[in-house]
Amino acid sequence: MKTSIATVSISGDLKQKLEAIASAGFDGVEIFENDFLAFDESPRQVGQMVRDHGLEITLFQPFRDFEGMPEPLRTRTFDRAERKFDLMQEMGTDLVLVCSNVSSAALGGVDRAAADFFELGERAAKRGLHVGYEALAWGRHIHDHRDAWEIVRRADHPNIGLILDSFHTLSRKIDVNSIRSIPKEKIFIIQLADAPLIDMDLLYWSRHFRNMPGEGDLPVLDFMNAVAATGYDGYLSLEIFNDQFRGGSPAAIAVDGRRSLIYLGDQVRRAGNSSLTLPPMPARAVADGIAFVEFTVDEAEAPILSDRLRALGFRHVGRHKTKRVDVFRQGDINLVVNTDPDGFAGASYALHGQSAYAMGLWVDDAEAAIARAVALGAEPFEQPLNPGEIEMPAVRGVGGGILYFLDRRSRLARIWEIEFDPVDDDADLRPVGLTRIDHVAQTMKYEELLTWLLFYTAILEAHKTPMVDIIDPAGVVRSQVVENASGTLRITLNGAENRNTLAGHFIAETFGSGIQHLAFATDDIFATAAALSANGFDTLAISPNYYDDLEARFGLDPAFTDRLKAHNILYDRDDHGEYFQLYSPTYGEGFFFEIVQRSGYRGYGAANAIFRIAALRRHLRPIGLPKL
Ligand SMILES: O=C(O)c1ccc(O)c(O)c1
Ligand SMILES: [Mg+2]
Repeated sequence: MKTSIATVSISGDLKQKLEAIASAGFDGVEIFENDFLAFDESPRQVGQMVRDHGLEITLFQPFRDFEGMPEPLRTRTFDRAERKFDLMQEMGTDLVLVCSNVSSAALGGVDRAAADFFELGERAAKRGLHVGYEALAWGRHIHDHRDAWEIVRRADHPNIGLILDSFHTLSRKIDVNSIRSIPKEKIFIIQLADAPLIDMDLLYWSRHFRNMPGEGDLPVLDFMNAVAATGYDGYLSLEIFNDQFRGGSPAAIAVDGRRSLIYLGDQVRRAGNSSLTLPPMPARAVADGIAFVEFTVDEAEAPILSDRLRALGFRHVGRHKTKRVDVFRQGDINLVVNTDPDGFAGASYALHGQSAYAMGLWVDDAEAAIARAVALGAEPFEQPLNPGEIEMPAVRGVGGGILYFLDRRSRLARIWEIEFDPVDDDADLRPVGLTRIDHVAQTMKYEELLTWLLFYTAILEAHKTPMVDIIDPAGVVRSQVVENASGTLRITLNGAENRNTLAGHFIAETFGSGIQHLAFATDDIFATAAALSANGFDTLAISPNYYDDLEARFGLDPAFTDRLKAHNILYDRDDHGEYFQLYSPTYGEGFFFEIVQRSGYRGYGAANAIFRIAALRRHLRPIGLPKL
């Protein structure tokens, strides 16, 4: 499987784009005409620059408003084509993309268009060039790949072929099975893009909101399976018009792009289409819960954090044999407190201050999980081991933090016994009924949200939920969840658009993205609330006005509402069940804990977010946050 990406997909000048594309591992690049026109070097020099990066020019594009023109426009259009052929030969590419005509001057007619393409084919053949025809979803006469194919078929010229672009086909909901019967040698290249489902004008949607396969909501895999059924084994080329990507980091966008193609290729292969050749990699890892979350903290702050964990009912149960690392436990939850000034934890502390900088995931096979992650371009993480320590496979995750993989089939299952000495200094501490981690919430800049959605869903057997807008008094935070079918994996990703929101403040003041809150599950939130109160743990105070509205909204029994109110418990309900939420205040720059009880409920209490965010904000240091 050969991968390519259009220069329009990423930010920077042509040189920066090529560097990013080459270092992400692409084989080829589509030269978008505007990127060339805005660049000062000659076609020959540009071609050399591409080849010096070890890349091939997969095509030059777009050539617009070609077919079906009346004279004298027709002659001018052919002259224009000859000029572009000159340029292509100097640059060193043999394929040009002609997109369907959008001009009001264009005349319709399949045979007229076919005749134009035949003539263009004759001219291209003289120079050893090829022309691929693409139906734009908003083309004047041709806006369906089936019609474009009919024109190519009737042109019946070896130098004229079809270009399929998943966006144009899928945005119009055209049946992808119509692709299966197209002869593969007539498909000159495949362009791929996904997009979020938004009801808007096709052209505007295409030019501003495309994203990488797997990042949006279009059935790109169905499209690719149909393409693969033809036996097509040429380039898969990304063509992503996206406002955010245009302003993003060229390197990061290129890495995401390549990851999206490898993941897509892997899915196509697993669907039984063997025409795509790509290196083997294990299947997506089956996650089975969060094994631990690790905090980095300095010696002075450690007792404060430890006391807070004890008030939440966590017992100190282990001390690392060789490092200044302690483990606190309740139910299946393991919280690790690392005060070691050396190593990555110490470096992380120096950069971000106290933070939950690492987490461990239970998976079916940790070695396979890391192999897959690395095959998908994740950055492996290793640090020197002390004698007796187990090597735990890991990659760099959100905000440069660490994502460890553990499984129950290897020695990793006994990590606590092998690396830790048991301690029993909290024998009389009362647990509060926390059983497991319900979800881990990671906060990042909005621009990074798609990166991490793709990262998790490509590596782990999980899906993403639709985007929800969380209203903060100071702006919007967009939230999407990565979760598995069994509910043992739930990671909420929150993308902050500005630094005035609670999420934005957290990123700005801790110098980066990371885990902002941990939600623990309980089977009885009222009992947990009572136990917390007995432990002297202060929960986040919720406005009394919230409860009046809640009672009216759900028709709740006033006695029940009073119980919720007495314990600052938030409530929600969906078609599947009920949800209860309880919060800690924020600590430091906005980290907090949540406790939830869910009975079948599938969401995360989005309806309550505005109220608890308003309450959480009151606990922040005022610095950096505008007074509202
Ligand atoms: O938006 C456009 O005009 C445009 C141009 C060329 C393409 O390949 C495409 O998919 C869209
Ligand atoms: Mg296209």
